[in-house]
Amino acid sequence: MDNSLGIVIVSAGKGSRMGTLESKQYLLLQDKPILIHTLEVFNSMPQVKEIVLVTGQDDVRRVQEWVHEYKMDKVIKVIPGGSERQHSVYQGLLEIGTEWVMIHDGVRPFVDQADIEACYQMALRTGAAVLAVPVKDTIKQVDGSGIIVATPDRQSLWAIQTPQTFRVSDLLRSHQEAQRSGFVGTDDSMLVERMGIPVAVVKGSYSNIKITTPDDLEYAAFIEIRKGEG
Ligand SMILES: Nc1ccn([C@@H]2O[C@H](COP(=O)(O)OP(=O)(O)OP(=O)(O)O)[C@@H](O)[C@H]2O)c(=O)n1
Ligand SMILES: C[C@](O)(CO)[C@H](O)COP(=O)(O)O
Repeated sequence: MDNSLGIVIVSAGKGSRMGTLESKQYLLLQDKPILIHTLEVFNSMPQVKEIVLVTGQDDVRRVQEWVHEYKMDKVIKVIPGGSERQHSVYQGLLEIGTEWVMIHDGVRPFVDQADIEACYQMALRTGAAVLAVPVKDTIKQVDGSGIIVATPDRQSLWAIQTPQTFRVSDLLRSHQEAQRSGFVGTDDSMLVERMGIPVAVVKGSYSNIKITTPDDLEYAAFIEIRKGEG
């Protein structure tokens, strides 16, 4: 049985919600770009065979230089992404040579290796798995005029994270079908779910944040300092 695992790290976003001149994935966290913190987590895992890194068109060269500087020896390619996250994932997927793939956001540097392993093992058992955490707040559905229209049962609500793990063949098929029908989703699981493939949820960690807005940067700096102390 071929259980080989490849990783696609998507890092081609513009970070409009962060609003910084420099794209958020390249901002320094302590001494290193956020993207390098993320890469280090996967590069040091023996289960990981290869990593494809998807960046902005104009960033390929400098990211390649960082890959050498920080000795990220599992990175087999640095390639340009597309206009939507989904397009960037697809470009990366085309370069993957393993049976299984994990898609991960370049801006989730605090993902835990034990959680990654749990997500991988669950996918091997069930066919597809994503990391997630149960929501802590009460979630309301609100209409266009700001009026609450529904309160879904919190027991069944999870905040979905990355990595998300799939058979490469399943994810490729799902992306190609989404392209054919003009569907754009905010994560890869959506594309696989609409093919009727069951996707299992694995409880991850609340600290696996996606650095999205300026307040996330403050929290990220805090987590990094705490890691250094611990
Ligand atoms: N065209 C895109 C858009 C996003 N991403 C990546 O997908 C991840 C999650 O996206 P998000 O946090 O939304 O990043 P941005 O698109 O950069 O942010 P924003 O939506 O605020 O512009 C990030 O690592 C981002 O770099 C990507 O590779 N290609
Ligand atoms: C894939 C993801 O990180 C799961 O939470 C998220 O959906 C990305 O969404 P965004 O709209 O690109 O922030």
